[in-house]
Amino acid sequence: MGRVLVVDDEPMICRLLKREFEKLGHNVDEAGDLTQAKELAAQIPFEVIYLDVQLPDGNGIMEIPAFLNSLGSPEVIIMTGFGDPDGAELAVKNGVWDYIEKPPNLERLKLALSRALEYRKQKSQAKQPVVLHRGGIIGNSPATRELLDQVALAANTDGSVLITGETGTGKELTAQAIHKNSRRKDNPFVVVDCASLPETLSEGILFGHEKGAFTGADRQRPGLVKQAHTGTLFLDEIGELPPSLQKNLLRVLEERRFRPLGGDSEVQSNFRLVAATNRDLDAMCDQDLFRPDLLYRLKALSITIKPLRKRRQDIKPITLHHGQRLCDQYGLPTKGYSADFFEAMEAYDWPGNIRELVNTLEWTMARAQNEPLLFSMHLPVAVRAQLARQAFSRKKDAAQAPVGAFTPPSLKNVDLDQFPDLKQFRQAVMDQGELFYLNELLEKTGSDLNQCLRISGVARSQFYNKLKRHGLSLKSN
Ligand SMILES: Nc1ncnc2c1ncn2[C@@H]1O[C@H](COP(=O)(O)OP(=O)(O)OP(=O)(O)O)[C@@H](O)[C@H]1O
Repeated sequence: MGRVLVVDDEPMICRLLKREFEKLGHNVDEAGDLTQAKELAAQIPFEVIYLDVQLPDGNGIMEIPAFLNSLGSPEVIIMTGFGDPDGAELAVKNGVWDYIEKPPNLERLKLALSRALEYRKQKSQAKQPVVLHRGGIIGNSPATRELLDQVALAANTDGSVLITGETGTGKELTAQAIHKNSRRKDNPFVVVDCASLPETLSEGILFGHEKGAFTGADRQRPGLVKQAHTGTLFLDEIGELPPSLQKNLLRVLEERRFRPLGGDSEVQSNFRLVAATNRDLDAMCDQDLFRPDLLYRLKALSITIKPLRKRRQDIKPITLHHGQRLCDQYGLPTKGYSADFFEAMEAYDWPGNIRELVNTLEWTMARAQNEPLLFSMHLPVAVRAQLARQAFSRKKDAAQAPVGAFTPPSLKNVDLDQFPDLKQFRQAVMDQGELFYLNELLEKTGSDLNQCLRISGVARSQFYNKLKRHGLSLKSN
């Protein structure tokens, strides 16, 4: 028995599918538009969602990622009245389970449902029954839970894995987690940073060399591929691997054997390959920069890690985890965090992802030194400036905000032992109030300096100092 949602603005279709699916013993809910559907999907763990494309409040295809990430991580089946191959391709690329044209053939719909449910059953059975060691992967967003499922799947097999994702999203951490959960966990995990392999020496570094194989080869070295024997070879930044090495690597992957430089015979290495990149290898293949046959070999299993801005609910737990780690490392007492600190952290886009977050936190801790509570004012100017810019562009679209919209930092969730003294708190409120005031003033005067000075009553140099402190600047008109 499955939990199904039918999203269609034609009540007749909803009723028909509900009746037919309920006859098969499933639990069925209906929604007439996207808003209602999203509300339901946030509360009920659906297993399958039938989604119409043209809905009164938007296009269903655009919302596929939101539904896939909803509570039950459901399979999505698209139904549309318009024969649209591009739409079908887009839907499939977005991860839908199936794509059905309207008017729907009832048998086809039922078949798609039973297959989707069967697939889910197998997927859940394939999950590791043992507890997965997260290996430092923090977060519980749907995207992170999905990532952990994929780590478990990869750890259960021995095929090559390709991990893609923007810089700092945790590709190496994920590779380590796969290794630590695999049957090779007690054997070596060998990291090769392909971007920093010196071109002339790279073959020797990877495949080893005999003594005297080239000038400076004063002794025999086994090479990193051999060192990974019985363990995992992690090729980071694989998109940077020079073409000659791509060819050699392909052969090694096919035969698990290679000849070290200057060697007479081939050596074997039974390694498991995990590779990572932030580049689009398919596009690189199109431009003849990467070998398609190697790419094909690499991605027996492919894992894509979402950027942090697409899984903002992970920001708080990751901050707490690394915050505590940094306090321990520097011998600082545990820090508290004001609500406005987390608001700022969660609003920022983190282009450098978790690595940037960790570095920012380290900088912030250093700045706050012995202050027990972190406020957004402690964050680096670059982060606050970006937030101010975001606030500007948001305000452009929004109606004029009344002055009363300014809310001071909240102490609601701060425990008594972390409570700031009045001086600290007053300072944080004043800093925030000043930032709010300056933002509004710049916006309303269109960055007219004379007007700003006249209205604020602040001297020119002092005004510039304040802008600098808050990471603001006069917009050139
Ligand atoms: N989910 C997570 N939870 C906690 N810390 C994380 C998480 N993901 C990444 N990190 C931390 O972020 C930093 C960067 O992670 P990592 O080096 O694995 O990223 P990467 O994607 O391999 O980066 P690059 O593309 O630059 O090589 C590390 O300090 C890592 O511990």
